[in-house]
Amino acid sequence: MARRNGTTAGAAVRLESLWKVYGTGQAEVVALRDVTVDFPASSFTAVMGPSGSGKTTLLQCAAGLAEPTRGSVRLGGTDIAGLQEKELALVRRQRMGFVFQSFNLLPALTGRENTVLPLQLAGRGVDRDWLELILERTGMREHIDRYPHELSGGQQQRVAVCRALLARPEVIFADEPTGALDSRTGEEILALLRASVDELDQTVVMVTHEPAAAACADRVLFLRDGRIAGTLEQPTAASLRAHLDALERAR
Ligand SMILES: Nc1ncnc2c1ncn2[C@@H]1O[C@H](COP(=O)(O)OP(=O)(O)OP(=O)(O)O)[C@@H](O)[C@H]1O
Repeated sequence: MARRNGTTAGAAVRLESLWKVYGTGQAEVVALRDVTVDFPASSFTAVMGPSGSGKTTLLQCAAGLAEPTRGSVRLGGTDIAGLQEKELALVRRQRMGFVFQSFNLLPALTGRENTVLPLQLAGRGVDRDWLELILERTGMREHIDRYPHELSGGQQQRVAVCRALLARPEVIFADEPTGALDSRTGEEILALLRASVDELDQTVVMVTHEPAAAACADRVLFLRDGRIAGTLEQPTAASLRAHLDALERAR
């Protein structure tokens, strides 16, 4: 339901009046300027914008990996901007999932061990049926007991997706998840993220440079100079290109 300040009820994550300033004096960089946005539950949002526009900073603040200078970050009913590092670590393990460009798997652990690690660290049991379903959906059942160096890049990223899904997190944050993959493998990972929203009710927020990747989302958020410069609902590759061209012309 739309509310007067532009936020909505039922958001998985809500950023309100968010500022992030790096450094001080001459070295000061304002990376986010008064950003207010909702990421609705069970939806897929892509974040786009030129290099340096604040995409990664927005994701990191939303994920509690960077501390906002001002403003609030709500995950469900929790304002995570006010939490201590120990509490934040628990929130990240239990309530968020992450998929990064560089896969971020521990090389000494098998795919399965990597997948269950966040839950083990949080002292939570693993739902074996859910794990089997995830392995089935991601096509990783036969490969999950191998070590990362025995897996292709696409398979390693599938392990990262399994790990992100296992805790049934309130949101998955993905930063250029296809950046290190060839285009066909990248499409497969995007299809998995899309299916996690459509079939498993997952919420996904993904930073990407690639219009083809952003076209998989329900909504694209455009950042410029740390501000939201527009949104596009139900994007297609063509409408995205037109929007990006218009933003470029407005510079
Ligand atoms: N730790 C930091 N210290 C100082 N400045 C930083 C830091 N991290 C980011 N910045 C600056 O903040 C601004 C936003 O950076 P950010 O990485 O969020 O942009 P981005 O849109 O993700 O860029 P890219 O697409 O190139 O990854 C940039 O000007 C960047 O140089």
